[in-house]
Amino acid sequence: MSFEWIASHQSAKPTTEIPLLSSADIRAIEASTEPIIGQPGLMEQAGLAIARWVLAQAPHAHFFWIACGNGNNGGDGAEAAIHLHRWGKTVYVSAVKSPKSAPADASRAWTRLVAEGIAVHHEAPDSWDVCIDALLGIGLQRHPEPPYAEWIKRINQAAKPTFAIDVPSGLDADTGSTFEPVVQASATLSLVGLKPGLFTHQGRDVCGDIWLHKLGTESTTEHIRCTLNPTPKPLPRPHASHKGSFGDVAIVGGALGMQGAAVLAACAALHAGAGRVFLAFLNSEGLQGVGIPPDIMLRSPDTLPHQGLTVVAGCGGEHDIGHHLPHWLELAERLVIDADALNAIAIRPDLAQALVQRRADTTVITPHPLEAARLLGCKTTQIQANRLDAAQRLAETFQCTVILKGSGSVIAAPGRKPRINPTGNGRLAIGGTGDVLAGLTGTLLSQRSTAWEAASESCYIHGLLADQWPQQTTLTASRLIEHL
Ligand SMILES: NC(=O)C1=CN([C@@H]2O[C@H](COP(=O)(O)OP(=O)(O)OC[C@H]3O[C@@H](n4cnc5c(N)ncnc54)[C@H](O)[C@@H]3O)[C@@H](O)[C@H]2O)[C@H](O)CC1
Ligand SMILES: [K+]
Repeated sequence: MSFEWIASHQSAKPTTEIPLLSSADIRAIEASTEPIIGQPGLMEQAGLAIARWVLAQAPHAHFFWIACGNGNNGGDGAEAAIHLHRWGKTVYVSAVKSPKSAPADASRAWTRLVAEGIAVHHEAPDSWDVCIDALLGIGLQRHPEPPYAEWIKRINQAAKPTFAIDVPSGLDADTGSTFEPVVQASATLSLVGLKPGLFTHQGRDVCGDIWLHKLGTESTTEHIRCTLNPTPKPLPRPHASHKGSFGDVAIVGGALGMQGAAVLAACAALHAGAGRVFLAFLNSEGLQGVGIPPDIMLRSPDTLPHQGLTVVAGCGGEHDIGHHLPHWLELAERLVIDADALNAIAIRPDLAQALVQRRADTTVITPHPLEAARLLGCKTTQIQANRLDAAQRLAETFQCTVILKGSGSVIAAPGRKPRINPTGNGRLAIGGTGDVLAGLTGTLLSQRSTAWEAASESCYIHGLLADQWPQQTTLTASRLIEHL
């Protein structure tokens, strides 16, 4: 039996590409795991793993409230209760009364629990040291109903250490969307495999530290829904190199009053290590007060060189960027499309068509959920309801690499399994950080062999800077650049 620590509640730093499995994948693995006569089944193994894990997390706790649902998640809780009881802990087991009988594995667990002489209650206790949340797992289908909802509220109000089995109850394991109310866990022990919902959208805010126990199962490639974006390897900078070795990046953006966005992107490209950075304002009126480092070469959009150029289009581009996009969509060797450039593509089929026709793997688009919704002609809530699907749809529709920004940014490309980025935190929710990401992505795109690699590394590094940010200092976009 082995536990794997995956992520602190802030973020994970995986060195390898960790697989994430959908609920259907998990069920397929469970179904293909043959029970061995005389050996504990998966749920019995789960129960022992949970009891050991909770005890290791809260060694001095005595009174354990084990809140169990009607399905197999509840069965896991019942199995765990048996071990904690045998080890001398006080267990208070609450089970949801339901007209439906529990599934077979869970029924066996309940029979064993009763045979141990453990009482089964149908209400919450008055107080407890530690709660084990075994209410709802991957079978969650809707907003928790009574008494699930009441118990979840009690758990959250008590603010005691809470250990979620598989997923915090109320969290959709596949999408990271929550059905209210949702358990706010101190830590989550994911069973069999890690689920995407733990790492994107609202999932990152409710799981606490994330642990994995595979219960001796193995997933094969066909079971994998997506992966966690791994830690990138630094690009070597050989002695025998020159400024031409590290990419030419041009930022095309900065309409009237929005030049700061383009400057942020250009500075990010510079600090990320591009060999040469050009900045082409769409409007250079009123630039006083906008500090542009002398390392950056100013050009007009019409006088930029073409050959070998990576263009970052859109930062602060307003409507004006639309006039320049046909040119760069056709001629830029590599292209990052952000912000207003995405909005232009969303309303102009000619631009969308030009994007689709670009050579594969040379283009990264970096929409936030609202921009993604405009591109796909749907609502932001629909994007957020399934971020993995939305990112993949964008990649297939526009035939390019996608960074769908937000908590747990999703990186997608045609014909690939998406990645969820595990770094980054709420400090990045401030104006200008998107421009920094665009500039950074531009530099990496100019230096890496594929758009996929560039997008993955860029997301990781951008988030990591925020994770390493000093506690007492406010993160701003310009300060973020200084740390690149
Ligand atoms: N079977 C095994 O060998 C193992 C299972 N594991 C655990 O099992 C759960 C998944 O179990 P499942 O029974 O499919 O689903 P749930 O327990 O999550 O819940 C199903 C139950 O709840 C009802 N329901 C769904 N949503 C709601 C709601 N919002 N309000 C009220 N009731 C709801 C639904 O109708 C069902 O009756 C998995 O997560 C693991 O914890 C172990 O991994 C070990 C092996
Ligand atoms: K749970």
